[in-house]
Amino acid sequence: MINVPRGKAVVRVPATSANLGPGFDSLGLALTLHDEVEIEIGTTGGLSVDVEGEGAGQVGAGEDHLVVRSMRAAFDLFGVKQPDAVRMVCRNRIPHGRGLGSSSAAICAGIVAARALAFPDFPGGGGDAPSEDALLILATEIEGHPDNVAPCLAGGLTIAWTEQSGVPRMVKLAPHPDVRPVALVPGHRLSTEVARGLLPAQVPHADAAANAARTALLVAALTTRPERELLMAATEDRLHQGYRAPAMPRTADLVQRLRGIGVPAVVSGAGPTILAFSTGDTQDLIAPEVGNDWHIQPLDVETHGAGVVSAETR
Ligand SMILES: Nc1ncnc2c1ncn2[C@@H]1O[C@H](COP(=O)(O)OP(=O)(O)OP(=O)(O)O)[C@@H](O)[C@H]1O
Ligand SMILES: N[C@@H](CCO)C(=O)O
Repeated sequence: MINVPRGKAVVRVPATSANLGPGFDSLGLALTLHDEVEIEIGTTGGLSVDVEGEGAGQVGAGEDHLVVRSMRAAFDLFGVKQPDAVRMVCRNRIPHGRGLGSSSAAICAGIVAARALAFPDFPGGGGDAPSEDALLILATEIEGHPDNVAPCLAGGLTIAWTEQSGVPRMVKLAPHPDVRPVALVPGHRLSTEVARGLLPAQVPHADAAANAARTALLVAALTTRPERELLMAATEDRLHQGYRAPAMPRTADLVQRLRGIGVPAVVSGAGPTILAFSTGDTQDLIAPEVGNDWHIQPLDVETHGAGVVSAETR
């Protein structure tokens, strides 16, 4: 086993919105809201984790911290020895448990930083450095499903799926420049685990068929024809939002009201944040309908995925 050289890596990872309405566990969009993680490998001092911003004082600062667990899982996968001394600083801006992919961002940050530290010559040299496919497989294994980790790693709009063998795959598409996501973020949280617990084991065939059509239409609308009328039809869902509504009644109510005035709005990920697609003519409709209890955050699509801001070895 080789040692991870002494050094430091800083990585930046985007927030993501999964599902986008009908594309349950498959569609995802990277957003221009980021966490930054700095990891320094030393020789003595054990593990230290500082969390600034979102999650400070709430997430643990030990081996159970999600970035730490993901970094260590990556070192194991890469066949490198776990370093004795790790100093980590997490500068978080993605809110936790809101449906904006904070857990995927943490996982991807740990994995991408581990690759930068273990293979300092990557991507120029890097020899045996793990591929993007390998990172997707590991990140999905930790997260449980690929729809947030895919856009977090790749940026843009992604379609993720799982092969019969269980291996996750993805393709990245470029959304049309007129696609303008607006996140409506409430103050309260809902864990993905709780929201997934509300889903039935089986759904009516007619609902599955309706979602298949909407998902295909949504890919077309987001990439080539981001027109309000198409986006409205394309963001209808029957597979998860209704089942989860009892756990997020205010989200369900606001999605319905926004859709009622012609704003294509969906539950972001497992909620309770709402993602609205603002077209030129809907922009002014959103704020008056939403009121003061929600943080209205206009964002852009992030075209770059998780990336290394700086890396140095000593
Ligand atoms: N930056 C982070 N550092 C450490 N732990 C984190 C971080 N981000 C998220 N987590 C852990 O993940 C939990 C939130 O994950 P969860 O899957 O419930 O929601 P989410 O990822 O924010 O939303 P969604 O998956 O619906 O998009 C947090 O409560 C925390 O335990
Ligand atoms: N597809 C996932 C996204 C949240 O992690 C869900 O809706 O449960």
